[in-house]
Amino acid sequence: MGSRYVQKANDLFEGQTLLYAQIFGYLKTVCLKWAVQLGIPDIIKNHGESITLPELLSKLKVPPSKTSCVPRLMRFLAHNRIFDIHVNQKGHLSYSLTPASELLVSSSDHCLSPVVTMFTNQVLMGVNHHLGEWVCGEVPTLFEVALGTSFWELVKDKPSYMNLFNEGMASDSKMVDLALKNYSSIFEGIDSIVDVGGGTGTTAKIMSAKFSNLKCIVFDLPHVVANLLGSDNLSYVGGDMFISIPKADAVLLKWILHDWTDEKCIEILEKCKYSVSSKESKGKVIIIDTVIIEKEDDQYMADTKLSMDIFMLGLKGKERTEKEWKQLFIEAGFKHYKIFPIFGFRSLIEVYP
Ligand SMILES: C[S@@+](CC[C@H](N)C(=O)[O-])C[C@H]1O[C@@H](n2cnc3c(N)ncnc32)[C@H](O)[C@@H]1O
Ligand SMILES: O=c1cc(-c2ccc(O)c(O)c2)oc2c(O)c(O)ccc12
Repeated sequence: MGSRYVQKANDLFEGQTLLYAQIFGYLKTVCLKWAVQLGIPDIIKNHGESITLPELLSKLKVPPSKTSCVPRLMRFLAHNRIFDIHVNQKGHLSYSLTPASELLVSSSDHCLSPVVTMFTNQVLMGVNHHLGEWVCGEVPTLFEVALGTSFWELVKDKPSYMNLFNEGMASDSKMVDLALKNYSSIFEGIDSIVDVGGGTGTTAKIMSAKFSNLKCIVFDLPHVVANLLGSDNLSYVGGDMFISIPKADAVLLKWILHDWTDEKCIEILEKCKYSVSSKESKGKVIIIDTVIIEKEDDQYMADTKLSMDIFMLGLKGKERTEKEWKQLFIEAGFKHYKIFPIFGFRSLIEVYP
């Protein structure tokens, strides 16, 4: 009886700790934002391998009354694998970059700081406080409940949000080159490709530079591609993917379908199928998006994918399992598909008519 009581109490205290970890989960987000705002990744990179606490403090514009925050911030971020922390024999601290913070160095070829800035924007983050109110009401999207406008209208009407979003997306797309280097076979037999929802053209620039014989078209909403200049094998076309998509041998959809409901995705995929139809069975749609694999994803991978799934509720979008993807492809009239898990938490899916 006594030991059962102790066990129950221990379980409840364990539950309490878990709840507090969840309650304070957002501090991982804001401390990451804080480190980027302070420019800590750049300071460490410019300094060399690792930086001592006094050296870091000498570079930061933190008044003496607040310098004690810095080792606490660094301890928390090191705990979360954003930095490495070293203690020498005298007990002095120094810090170095991890693969995650290498991606926050502004001179890096794959700097993701604009992604951090975009997703940690105070107004955009605040939208998620309205989930409870949204789900019980009739207003279709969380964005409309929170801000009185849809996500796409907000981006269209407010240049500061458009820049924040396009820069975030562009920096995310730079990592495409890491995967394309090893998978050029994807482009064999393809003379032209249209990047639907291709934003300001970061992915298309990578493809057009790597394959000089490949004609690349960036297709996005008119206000996104207005005033952008192409090159020999790269052009910009403005339009609406729900109306018509330029013809090409292949269509690329990177981070597009997770923005939309199943019904809207089927409409987009049908338009894509028509776009690649002149190439008959050789035409294909290349999707770069998340595939949830419940049995295989480890805790970390599942955390990222399932968090994005909740996040996409803001637009009525979603992340999908393989079964859900397959259903979309069948309903849009495609016959085969092949998944290549080559983009970290996202995969490349080839879909054939
Ligand atoms: C999440 S972003 C992805 C951008 C880019 N593919 C990438 O991965 O970096 C979605 C893109 O879809 C575009 N978009 C939204 N609605 C669209 C429509 N109806 N027709 C064409 N593009 C659209 C947006 O302007 C935006 O650039
Ligand atoms: O800043 C945001 C950006 C996005 C967003 C839109 C399209 C994408 O393809 C994507 O990957 C992310 O969605 C949000 C959201 O859903 C929220 O609830 C709150 C903020 C945002």
